[in-house]
Amino acid sequence: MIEVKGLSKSFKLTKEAKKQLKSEQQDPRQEGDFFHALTRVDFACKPGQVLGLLGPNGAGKTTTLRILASSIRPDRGEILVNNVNIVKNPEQAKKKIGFLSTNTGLYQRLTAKENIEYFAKLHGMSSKQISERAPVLYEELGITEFLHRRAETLSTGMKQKVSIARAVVHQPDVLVLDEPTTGLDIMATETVLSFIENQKAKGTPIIFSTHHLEEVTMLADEIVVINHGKSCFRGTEESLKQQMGVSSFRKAFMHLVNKPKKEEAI
Ligand SMILES: Nc1ncnc2c1ncn2[C@@H]1O[C@H](COP(=O)(O)OP(=O)(O)OP(=O)(O)O)[C@@H](O)[C@H]1O
Repeated sequence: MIEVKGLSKSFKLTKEAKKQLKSEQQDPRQEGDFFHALTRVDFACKPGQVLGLLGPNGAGKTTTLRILASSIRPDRGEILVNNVNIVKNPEQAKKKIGFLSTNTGLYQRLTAKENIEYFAKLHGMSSKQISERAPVLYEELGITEFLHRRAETLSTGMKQKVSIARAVVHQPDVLVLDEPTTGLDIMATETVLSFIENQKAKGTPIIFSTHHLEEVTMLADEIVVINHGKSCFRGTEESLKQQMGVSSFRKAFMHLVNKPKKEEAI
């Protein structure tokens, strides 16, 4: 179980960023030298639940997920994983959260196997634990046939599989996936989606962000919509449609974020 309560995060803007923001349409989240990327984000995800994080560009999804992965610290708020506040305990966070982002790097000169083993060791796993765990992942993700190839020679889809293995090798309590299918073809997307389904079946809470509403329909038990740095909806797709008084998920989402002209943006 993961509970996120009252997260907020502001970034200090560089001179260049301030100049750029001035030239763009004014974002009310900018205040002097600061940009209030998150002002209040709350949600929870139970064991075996898949939570889809949705929001327009710049809403605050990646910032939220980076905080969950303890890549950055929030200014305020709590994140409880099975009642342990991981904001106060970032070392625990790394153990408890498996994080996959579009920037999840692999060491290009290492093979797929070496990469996975390297990250397993960083998580403090023993050789025995790695030799038991890693082959299960190779099988589950279809990595076996390119295990000994260097990361630099792998296709985008193959790299994504290795990145997933890297993110879950230490069997984290919670999975956090930032746009896990972005840039992948249909086959690689299918691997990621069925991996999410498998993890769900094992009872892992999973939080993923996406711009694809159909992925949310397919996978998510509940949705959290973030808009302008706030979680503005939590519930099922059906309840969002009901609340917005429309029968289409896309329209309901667009009504909620109030940007009907930019339907194609999500
Ligand atoms: N280090 C930073 N300094 C200043 N502003 C930042 C920083 N990181 C993020 N932001 C701003 O915070 C806002 C939220 O960014 P974030 O990346 O979380 O959005 P997102 O919902 O993931 O968007 P997208 O769907 O486009 O990936 C954006 O306006 C972004 O420009």
